[in-house]
Amino acid sequence: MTLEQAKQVAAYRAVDEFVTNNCIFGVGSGSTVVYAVQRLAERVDVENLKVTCVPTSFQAKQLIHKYNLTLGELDTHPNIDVTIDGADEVDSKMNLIKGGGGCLLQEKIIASCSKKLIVIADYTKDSVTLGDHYKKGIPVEVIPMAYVPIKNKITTLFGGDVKLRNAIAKAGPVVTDNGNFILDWLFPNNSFDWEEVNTIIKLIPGVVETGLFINMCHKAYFGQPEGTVSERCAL
Ligand SMILES: O=C[C@H](O)[C@H](O)[C@H](O)COP(=O)(O)O
Repeated sequence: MTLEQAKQVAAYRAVDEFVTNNCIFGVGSGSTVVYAVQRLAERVDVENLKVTCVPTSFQAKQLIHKYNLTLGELDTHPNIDVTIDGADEVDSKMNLIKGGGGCLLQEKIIASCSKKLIVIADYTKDSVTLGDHYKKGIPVEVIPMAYVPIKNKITTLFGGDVKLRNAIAKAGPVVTDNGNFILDWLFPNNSFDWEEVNTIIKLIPGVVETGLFINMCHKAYFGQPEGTVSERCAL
């Protein structure tokens, strides 16, 4: 089974277990979520479900349009029943690193408005501690004019290295859906109290949001190499 198939089985399982008629559904971002939207579209079609979809990114909005799903927004649907989203890493305490694809801010806002945040991922995202597998660091979305002082403050406070994320098909930095930059903090060890780290980084002026999702995830599904799906629930 390929990694893509592992993502797909996790996504299908989550949509089948958590999407119900008349629900308000938060649509996450990234490559795994594509399978969740495909499965949702199938179920809406076959079961005639009524589901309103609130996107977490421009990509998610495009997916909602592509599959002819009903688009909602926080102005009209501020209380979301369930959000299904991907993650770059999930630790044994259900802390997440998100934002590898640059979409963390709207994802965290939507997750904070959701009764349940469900993560879907392939088996490579399943870790004991953050940093075991994901080596690209913790994404931090920042106001562009402040990226240098924020970079310096994070390394002074916690060590490691901080890199401004560069775009691939564009010269210069990645610009998020919100017009901001992304810093990736390559933390020096994995013995941090992530809740404390998250709070301290968020208090640096110019930081908009971090990719640390602490105490937000209700359940995670990991597609396995042999085609099964393992689950982890929050305590
Ligand atoms: O910025 C991107 C999001 O946080 C994604 O949900 C995360 O990077 C996981 O993406 P993928 O499903 O492509 O591994």
